[in-house]
Parts: sequence; C-alpha cells; structure tokens
Amino acid sequence: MIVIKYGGNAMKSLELRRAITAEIASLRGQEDVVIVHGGGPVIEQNLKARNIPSEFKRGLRVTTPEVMDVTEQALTRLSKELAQDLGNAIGLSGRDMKLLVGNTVAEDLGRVGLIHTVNTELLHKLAGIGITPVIACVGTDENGDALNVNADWAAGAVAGALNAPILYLTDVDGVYTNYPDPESLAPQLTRADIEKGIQDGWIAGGMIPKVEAALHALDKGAPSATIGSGMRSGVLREMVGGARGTRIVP
Ligand SMILES: Nc1ncnc2c1ncn2[C@@H]1O[C@H](COP(=O)(O)OP(=O)(O)O)[C@@H](O)[C@H]1O
Ligand SMILES: CC(=O)N[C@@H](CCC(=O)OP(=O)(O)O)C(=O)O
Repeated sequence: MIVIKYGGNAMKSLELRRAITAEIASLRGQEDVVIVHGGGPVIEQNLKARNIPSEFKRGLRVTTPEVMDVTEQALTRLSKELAQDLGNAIGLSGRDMKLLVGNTVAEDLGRVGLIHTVNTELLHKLAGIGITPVIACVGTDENGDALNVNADWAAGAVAGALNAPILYLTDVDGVYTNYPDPESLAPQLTRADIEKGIQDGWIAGGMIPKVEAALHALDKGAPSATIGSGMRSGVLREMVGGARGTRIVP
C-alpha cells in the first residue's frame, strides 16, 4: 500500500487535476493507493465568497467554528470530485468510521487538530475490494466534532499508521538547496539536513510543514517519504522507485 498526499498547489487547474488523477490511476495497477488531500486554495475561495476572514498562525489556518464549517464543506466536496475523476474510488473524510481521530493543538488555533489514531482496518478492507480511499484532511475529536488538520500532517499520520511509503505531490520537483535553481534539487535529505535547511532559511514557506510531516511519518512507521511533482507522465512510478523527487530519510 502507498499513501499519496495531494495538495492545493497541484490542483490549481482542472487540467492539472485530471493529469494527476490519471497518473494515480495508472499507479494503482501496481500498488494499492490511499489518497489524502488538502485544498487550501479552494478553502480560501469559499471563505472569500462568504466574506469570512481567515488568518494563518505558524503555518496553520486559525479555525473558528464558522471557518471549520466552510473548510469541511469545501474539502469533503473535493474528495467526492477527486474520487469521481479517479474511478473505483470513494471520497471520505476523517469523520467517517473514525477514520482520523485526533485532538485540538492550541487554544489560539481553534479547531486545528493533529491525528493520533487512524482506522487502518477500514483502509485495508477497502483495498481488499479494490476501492481507493480519497480522504479529506478533516478529522474528528473524541466527541465527534470536526478538526481541521493540515493535509501534510494528516497524510503523514495515515502513512505512519499503515507503515506505508508516502509521496507528497506538490508543484515543485522536490526540495532545492538553492530554490528554485534546478541544479540544486536534493535527491535525499536527512533530519539533520532539514533542521539546517529550516534554520538557514533555504527550506521555507509551505515546504516547512511538508518536510516536518515527512519526518513525523517516518517516526511513526512509514518506511520512506518522498516529495516531488506528479505533473509529468510516469513520474509517480519513478518517485516510488526512488529515481525522482527528494527522499526524506531519518
Ligand atoms: N527549498 C525549497 N525547495 C522547494 N520548494 C520550496 C523550498 N522552500 C520553499 N518552497 C516552496 O514550497 C512550496 C510547496 O509548498 P506548498 O505551497 O505548501 O505546497 P502544497 O500546496 O502542494 O502542499 C513550493 O511551491 C515552493 O514555493
Ligand atoms: C490547519 C490547516 O491549516 N489546514 C489546512 C487544510 C488544507 C490543506 O492543508 O491544504 P493544502 O495541502 O492544499 O495546503 C487549511 O485550512 O488550509
């Protein structure tokens, strides 16, 4: 089984979305796939349409109950659409059958959560009948209330719980030591390299939660974590084989 995190940047256009879902569909011929997705830009659009202001603290969206509602609506709709694009797939959120259970992390972040328990049995059962789960990064707490989980972290938790490799699909070919110089793409980074990269500033912005979530996935049991772009035909197979993207190692 392999976990694919599919985020907002790699969904910017319908063409891109279709190209990536076709790539994922072709990978399914060789591996069972579990998709965990985000959708930051769609959430943003829906909040704007309703005139609901939203801000980020420490890279996470401050999630009031109102923001939670809009986020959940946007992401669960997206999971249905992605599942339709893919075929033989089912759109779920972490609230279905306690798929992603967690807790809030800080009072000033509202409903932002981290996942501690994943219903892996459900994922194995779906794989057993040839259905690909497409999971929106919305979790539940023990009371059944929704949590807004950063998609990189949600996917890392799923990969860790399944002891499965994870591919982080984004809009860059991997982590660059001198972004965006193509010559500086790092084939492999260790925890120490990542700590240095964040400290020295060459790992920045949205790449920070991604590399941190990748390390977390490894800590929790994922055998490998690879960051790259799924935009070209055949690239996912190459990422799985380690020939493309940046592989994060302990
Ligand atoms: N060292 C780096 N190498 C590659 N990308 C980087 C680096 N540092 C920062 N980035 C930024 O991280 C972005 C990917 O993170 P993010 O925008 O959160 O992606 P997604 O929405 O796909 O999860 C890239 O588009 C790039 O702008
Ligand atoms: C807590 C938090 O920040 N949640 C994210 C969830 C979506 C996400 O992570 O989507 P991408 O993968 O497209 O960035 C948010 O509200 O934007």
